[in-house]
Amino acid sequence: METITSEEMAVLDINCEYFGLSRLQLMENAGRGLAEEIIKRFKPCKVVIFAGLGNNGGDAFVCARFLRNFDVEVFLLGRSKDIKTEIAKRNFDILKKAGYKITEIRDKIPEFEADIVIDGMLGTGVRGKLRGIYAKSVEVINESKAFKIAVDVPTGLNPDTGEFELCVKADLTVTFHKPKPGLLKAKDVVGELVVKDIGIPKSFENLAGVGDVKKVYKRFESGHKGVHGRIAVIGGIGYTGAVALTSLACYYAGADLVTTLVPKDIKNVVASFSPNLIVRELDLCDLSSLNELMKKYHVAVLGMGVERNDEFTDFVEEFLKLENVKKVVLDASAITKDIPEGVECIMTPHAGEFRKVFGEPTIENVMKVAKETNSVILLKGREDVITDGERVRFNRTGNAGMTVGGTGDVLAGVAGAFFALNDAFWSASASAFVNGLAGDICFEEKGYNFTAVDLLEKIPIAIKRCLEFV
Ligand SMILES: NC(=O)C1=CN([C@@H]2O[C@H](COP(=O)(O)OP(=O)(O)OC[C@H]3O[C@@H](n4cnc5c(N)ncnc54)[C@H](OP(=O)(O)O)[C@@H]3O)[C@@H](O)[C@H]2O)[C@@H](O)CC1
Ligand SMILES: Nc1ncnc2c1ncn2[C@@H]1O[C@H](COP(=O)(O)OP(=O)(O)O)[C@@H](O)[C@H]1O
Ligand SMILES: [K+]
Repeated sequence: METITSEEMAVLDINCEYFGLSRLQLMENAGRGLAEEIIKRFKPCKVVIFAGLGNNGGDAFVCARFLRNFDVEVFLLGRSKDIKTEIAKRNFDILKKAGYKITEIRDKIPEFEADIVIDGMLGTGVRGKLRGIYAKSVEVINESKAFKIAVDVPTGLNPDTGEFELCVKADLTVTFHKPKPGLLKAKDVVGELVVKDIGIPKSFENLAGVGDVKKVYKRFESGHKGVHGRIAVIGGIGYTGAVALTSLACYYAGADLVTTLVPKDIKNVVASFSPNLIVRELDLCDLSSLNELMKKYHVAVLGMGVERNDEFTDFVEEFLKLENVKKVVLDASAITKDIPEGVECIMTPHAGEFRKVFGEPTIENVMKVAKETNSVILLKGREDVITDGERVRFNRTGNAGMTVGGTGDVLAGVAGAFFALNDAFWSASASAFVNGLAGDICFEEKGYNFTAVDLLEKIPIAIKRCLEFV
């Protein structure tokens, strides 16, 4: 049975909202689906709902409305004013106005008789050990003779690993959209497992969205310089602008320090583009000092502004073998079949570059190559394809103005910055989304005729828009 982790579900949740399918609709569908399963199994009887303060509780509040002829009572684990989310609060208030019997529980759980207990306390939002009243409630529920139904996940179960200390021993677990992996590993506390569809279009699971960016973007309050990423950009053999675009894009996507390595003869030209640039001489033969340098860098981004030539191809092959090279973004002339074991790699070819090295850029072939090279491939185009050989994501941000030269250099820099603090797959997906969104912001202001420098300058705004989306 196909599963979805709680982290992937959280990304999907936000992306649904972004694509117009609100979380309120998802909650309504979840609660109704839960009620359907109860009505299928039981005649009207006494139901006690133990509700948490998050959306797991929210689902249970919706469910209460559909248990029309049942005698439903709600135990809220906390104060109603502490309910975490607007949609859960909204569904709570409806029950309040409708006159449902609701008891706010501080530390003592009232005696109760029930035929059914619904566990709407914690779902995929559970973190660590169960706090006070939650632990007590689990014990009381497990001691009761009622039929126990868990909403989405039995409270106390780690939805991804299936581990638990104290957990509701459910007779039935009604989960939503797809089971979380942990549910398949804990039969004795999950009981019968039913998966309810909540109306999420299948394609949404593979569509890059705001949720991807919120997942990868990190800012540490107490950060020392460099903690947000130290990137080495290597290229500029033949062209001077590309490496500058990539390097500045790293900064605009959150990196702290970027060093740009270019041949001696263009060092000053590149440095003159911006005071932000730290430009050093690239000596393709001096691999040992490059290895030293890479000790201090999270990611190396290679290949931009390089006319394909054998010397550089050989250099890339040797560079990838260096002991301190752990994460690389390979663009343009650096794209290669041979990625050594232990190097995490994002390759960012457009169709032409892919075809030259790997053959036809069909989805199947791109997945096959990603698998064979043990890398993530971000195949750029009107619709970007991101794959690690198993998973595939598509990115639809961007517009025809993006075909202007240099937009791929910007993308490589954004990918490098995200890669410093994340894995290759999500870094590639989020960077494709941000790059295209920045292009859409340019289009809003200028129409199609913007340049890669315009795109560069919109990267921070695109990221800000994503982070502000709730
Ligand atoms: N697409 C979807 O994803 C859909 C999801 N849906 C539903 O949303 C559920 C996820 O909701 P959620 O994110 O609000 O988290 P949830 O599990 O309700 O926890 C809430 C709060 O509990 C708290 N808390 C945490 N750990 C704790 C502990 N150990 N002991 C005590 N308290 C603890 C913690 O509070 P805090 O740490 O912030 O104080 C947290 O904020 C999901 O399971 C599904 O039912 C549906 O609507 C359908 C669509
Ligand atoms: N027609 C298009 N519509 C939308 N986005 C595009 C289009 N063409 C390219 N892009 C985007 O422009 C960026 C660079 O792609 P591309 O132009 O292929 O790279 P390069 O600049 O390296 O040639 C990528 O983010 C890609 O998604
Ligand atoms: K639950």
